[in-house]
Amino acid sequence: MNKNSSNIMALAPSTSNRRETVCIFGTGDFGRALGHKMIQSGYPVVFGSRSTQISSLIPKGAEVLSHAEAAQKAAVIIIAIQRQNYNFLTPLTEILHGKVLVDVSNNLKINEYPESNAEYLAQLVPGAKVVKAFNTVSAWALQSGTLDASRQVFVCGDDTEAKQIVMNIVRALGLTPLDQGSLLAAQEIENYPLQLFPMWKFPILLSFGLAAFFFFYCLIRNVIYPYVYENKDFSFFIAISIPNRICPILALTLLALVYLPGVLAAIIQLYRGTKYCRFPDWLDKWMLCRKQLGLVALAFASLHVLYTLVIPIRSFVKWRMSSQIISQVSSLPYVFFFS
Ligand SMILES: NC(=O)C1=CN([C@@H]2O[C@H](COP(=O)(O)OP(=O)(O)OC[C@H]3O[C@@H](n4cnc5c(N)ncnc54)[C@H](OP(=O)(O)O)[C@@H]3O)[C@@H](O)[C@H]2O)C=CC1
Ligand SMILES: [Fe+3]
Repeated sequence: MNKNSSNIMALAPSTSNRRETVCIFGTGDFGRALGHKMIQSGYPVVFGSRSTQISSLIPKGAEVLSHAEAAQKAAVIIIAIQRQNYNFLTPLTEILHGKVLVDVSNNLKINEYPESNAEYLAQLVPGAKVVKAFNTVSAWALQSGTLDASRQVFVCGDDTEAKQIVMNIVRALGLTPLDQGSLLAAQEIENYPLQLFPMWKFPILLSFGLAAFFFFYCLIRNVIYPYVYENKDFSFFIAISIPNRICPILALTLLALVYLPGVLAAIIQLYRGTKYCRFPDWLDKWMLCRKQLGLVALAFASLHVLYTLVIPIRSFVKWRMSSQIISQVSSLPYVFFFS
């Protein structure tokens, strides 16, 4: 082989780096966003859709075929369709035999169905290798590229090889796959996106409740009581002094609630004589929202700092006003006082 021909060989695209075609069923928001990201990462993409017309929304370079035609072109098929529409897959069972089906779906409620969507898909298409993935990544984040907070992709499935194929795709898209085990883990993975907000629900409700309690306590003690019994008006306390008094109380109370479940858990473990036993549900939930409780405590502490900085400014303004009045009065001629 001469030198020139070896140079040409070096420039030719390496076939080992060529990515396999990926099929995506569904040209909705998520299907398109994922397709776009896959094309960017070098995957040939073919969409399986009820309508084979190419619209301007379809990522450039992707093909749109019928479900059956598209499925034949790829070994990996991503089902970007809601669970309630999975029925259309039943007539495709034969074509989907041996294929890797990726379930990306989410539900609207925690434990909405008795079995996870991925397990339902596996029952519907028995010959396929179902893998759960991508459900915690949003279409918006994929499209806008703001994946920093959600790079982790939870993956689970019963077929190890199929799971590896999907995890390689996840890595190729610049995301981090987290192997969660068999398809049994799918239910939990499907609940993750719905659990993000409820984790905040308890800490926020608790801090509102505590804030209301301490506020009314201080209001009665420092404003209403002096007004009723001594006829003194301290209503100006309501804007700054009372909130500034309750902020550190709330911050410290919430901080105590961050550490308390750890102590209770240790006591329970000592009492049971083992640490390999499940904690009661209430303690489990309490422990899971410790981070959120801590963050709310930090917010109250920061508010206290802010109020504490405001108070000297208020005192300074008062002092300046009174010293101005005093200097004006003292500059008046004595005659004025005696007249
Ligand atoms: N949107 C998001 O951010 C995320 C979505 N997901 C999941 O991805 C899946 C798709 O979501 P999304 O793209 O937002 O939903 P869309 O409603 O935007 O798209 C769903 C697609 O499903 C197809 N479809 C609808 N009805 C039927 C039917 N009867 N038979 C066959 N195909 C049908 C359609 O594709 P066509 O017209 O091409 O046939 C439609 O575009 C859902 O399961 C969702 O839980 C997961 C993570 C994030
Ligand atoms: Fe303080």
